[in-house]
Amino acid sequence: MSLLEVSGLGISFGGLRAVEDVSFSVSPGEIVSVIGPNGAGKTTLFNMISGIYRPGRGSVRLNGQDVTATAPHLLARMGLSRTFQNLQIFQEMTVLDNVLAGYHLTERGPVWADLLALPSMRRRAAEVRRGARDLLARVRLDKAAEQEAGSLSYGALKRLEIARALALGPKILLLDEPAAGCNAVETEEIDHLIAELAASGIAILLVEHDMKLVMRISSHIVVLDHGQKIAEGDPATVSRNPAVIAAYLGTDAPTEDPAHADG
Ligand SMILES: Nc1ncnc2c1ncn2[C@@H]1O[C@H](COP(=O)(O)OP(=O)(O)OP(=O)(O)O)[C@@H](O)[C@H]1O
Repeated sequence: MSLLEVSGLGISFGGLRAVEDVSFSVSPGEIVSVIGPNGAGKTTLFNMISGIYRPGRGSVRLNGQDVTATAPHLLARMGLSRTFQNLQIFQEMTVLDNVLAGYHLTERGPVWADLLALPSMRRRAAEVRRGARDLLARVRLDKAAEQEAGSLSYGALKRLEIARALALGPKILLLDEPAAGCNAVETEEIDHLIAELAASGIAILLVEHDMKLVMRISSHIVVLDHGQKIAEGDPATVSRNPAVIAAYLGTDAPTEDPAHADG
C-alpha cells in the first residue's frame, strides 16, 4: 500500500483554479518529484498536502488514513514533515538548538515535570540531545553543532533545515526546493543526502527546479502545468513527453529543458 495517496486534489483562489484534480501516490523509499513551470501549482499542492491550505476538492491519505486538511503539527506527529522554499532557520541560535527546536512538536511531557526537573525529564532531554546530534551527523553538520547557524554556508543551512524536519522521525518528507540557491557542490551534497534518506526507507516528495537533480534522483515524476497534471512517469519517459517539453518551452521558467537534462 502507498504511504501517501493524493486523490483528485484541487483548490481555487477567487476565479483561478490553482490546482485541479491532481492524483498520485508515494511509497516508502520512493523519491517522487513534482515539476512544472513557474506558477504551475507545485507549492500550492505541497501546502494542501501538508495541511497549510484546506483543499477545495479531493483527499489526502497517509498510511491509509484520511488526513485531508489536518493541521501541520498533527501531520508531523503522524509522520509527515516538510521544509519550506524560504529557509526557516533561527540564524542567531546554534546549529544544535535549531535541530532541538524541531523536537518541540513531539514533546508532550507536562510542564510541571519539566519545572521540577524530574529525573525522567532530564533523561528525556539527554536522549533528545543525543538524537539531535545523530541527525546532525546524518546531514554532515556534527562538527558545526555549537556554531551559530548564521555562520553556515547556504548549502549547509539547507541541510540543517532537513535535519530539523527529520527530528520528528517522519515516514514521508516533503522538500520544497531543497537545492534552490545552492552551487554545484552543495547541490550534489543535497542529492546524496536525499538518496540516503530514501534508501533508509523514508518516502520523499520533492519540488525542485534543478532538472539535473530531479532527473538524477527521482523514481517517479509528476508534471504540473496551469494546475493540472499533464504527465507522470519515470525520468526518461517524462523527459521525452511532448506535452512536458511544450509546457517548458512555452515559458522562461525552467533551469533547463527537461528533455536535455540527463547529462
Ligand atoms: N495564496 C494565494 N492566493 C492567490 N493566488 C495564489 C495563492 N498561492 C498561489 N496562488 C496562485 O496559484 C498559482 C500556483 O502558484 P504556486 O506558487 O503553487 O506555483 P508554483 O508551481 O509553486 O510556482 P513556482 O515554481 O514559481 O514556485 C499561481 O497562479 C499563483 O499566483
